[in-house]
Amino acid sequence: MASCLEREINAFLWLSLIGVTSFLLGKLTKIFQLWRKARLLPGPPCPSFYGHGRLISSSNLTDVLHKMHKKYGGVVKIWLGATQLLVSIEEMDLIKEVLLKAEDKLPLSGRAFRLAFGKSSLFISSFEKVEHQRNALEMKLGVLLERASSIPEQILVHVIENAQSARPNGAVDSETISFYLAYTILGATIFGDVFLAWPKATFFKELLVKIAKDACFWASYGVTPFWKRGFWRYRDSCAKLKSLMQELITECRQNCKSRFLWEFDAHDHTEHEPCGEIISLMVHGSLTMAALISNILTRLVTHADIQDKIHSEIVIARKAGRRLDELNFDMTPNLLAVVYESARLHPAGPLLQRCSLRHDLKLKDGTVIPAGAIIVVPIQLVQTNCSNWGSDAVKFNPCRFLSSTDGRCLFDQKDHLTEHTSSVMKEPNEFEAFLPFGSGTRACLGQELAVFGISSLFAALIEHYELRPQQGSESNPKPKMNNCILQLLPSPQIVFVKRNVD
Ligand code: HEM
Repeated sequence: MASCLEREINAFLWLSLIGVTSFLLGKLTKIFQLWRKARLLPGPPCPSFYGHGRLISSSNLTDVLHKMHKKYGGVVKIWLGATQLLVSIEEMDLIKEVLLKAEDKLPLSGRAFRLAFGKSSLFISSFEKVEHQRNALEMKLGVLLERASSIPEQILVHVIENAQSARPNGAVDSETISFYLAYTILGATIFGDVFLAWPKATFFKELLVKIAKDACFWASYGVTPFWKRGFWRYRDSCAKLKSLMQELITECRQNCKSRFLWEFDAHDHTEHEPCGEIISLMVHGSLTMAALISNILTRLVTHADIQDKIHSEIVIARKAGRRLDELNFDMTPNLLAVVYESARLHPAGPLLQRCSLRHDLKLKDGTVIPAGAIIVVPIQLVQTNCSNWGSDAVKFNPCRFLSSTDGRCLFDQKDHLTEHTSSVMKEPNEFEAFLPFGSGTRACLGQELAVFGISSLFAALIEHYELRPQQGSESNPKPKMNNCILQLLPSPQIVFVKRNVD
């Protein structure tokens, strides 16, 4: 009897040993295959077991990639660690192909992210997981387009006036006001008037910003750090944020105002939580829109001539009997051109990140990118590259997005607009190297919403205010990374001078 038991235990141990060994051998084979395939890609050799990971930070990654592409060409590999390969693609011919074929995002499936954004976040999952979600969301966002361009202008004026009255010299910090404006536009677009009257909107905003920052920090732990007190506080904040979001959703549904939220139920898959999904949309949308609004504000305060041009467009549109909330923007091509040019020069993030989790990616020029490699497109480089945009690629020139029927744009030596005639807007997505909203299978679903919302915001702002830099504030700011978003620094102080509007 005893020997029978012993034999069973032995058999079990042998089977376990064989199982674990074959699992480890499988892993090792994958690593060898990755190394073998990566050898064929151009790029510097791995300096140590830790790769280049220790030499590169998010703030200098674009510079490093710039140097490497210059040395090795349009496709470059960098080892971030012994098993983590990054492949950067700068060659225009290959970028579109990669963005179509590399459908996955590097999954960040840690508990820290799930706490804040639900089980399957759109932004960090494989294509297989989010395909259904993306299709449903595309329809739902389409419903919101009209509302994005009709946020009551009194609200925006109210936000500006509140911010100005809180500052003794009346100047407002561009970064702070941009986030407030982006958050207000997005919230009002998704939740309607209920959001504008919601007494907890400010508290919700502060919690959202805090969690957006903390989620990245706690997710950087390989093992969920249950032993840290800060992690438990973060967990409580996530629960608070979700309960506030639930409260807002319920209130909106009771008021029957938000078709968007009803549509959420109608098309939903049972697997993910609408609450987490809306929170992740609010975080992504508010941060990216705020970065673009801040860039535009900075450009406008330093280009009073362009501001005047847009103001006259708006006055003409008004005189033609077009109300601002009905503007189709065909009468304000200069405004749209400023929005797109600002997005080109300083995209919200310096890189597009993709990945092909299951299969190697075979490109038409014969390049093979191994499955699991982190693929990046350095859009900040691509969007300021002279071979894509001409010799003035690094200059702010909104006219590149305009085609003037009988005239031209002329700038004087100080970059001020001296002459301009009637123009029409070119289709920005026809510029191959214009990628601030990505492209292909995982392209941004909020591009139209963001552009409509931001354009109507600036139409209302410029109609009511002249934007001036505060004396002594930095007029030529440099880009920097903040919360994974590329921003201009230092953020200029802006004075909003009220215009006489009839
Ligand atoms: C100026 C504002 C915005 C910018 C610059 C921006 C930029 C981006 C970028 C670069 C991507 C990744 C694209 C890729 O990998 O090809 C993305 C993805 C996405 N964005 Fe935006 N975005 C903005 C606003 C919004 C807004 C307002 C929403 C919705 C409310 C939104 C929803 C999404 C969604 C759903 C995805 C795709 C997720 C996926 O499939 O991985 N975005 N956005």
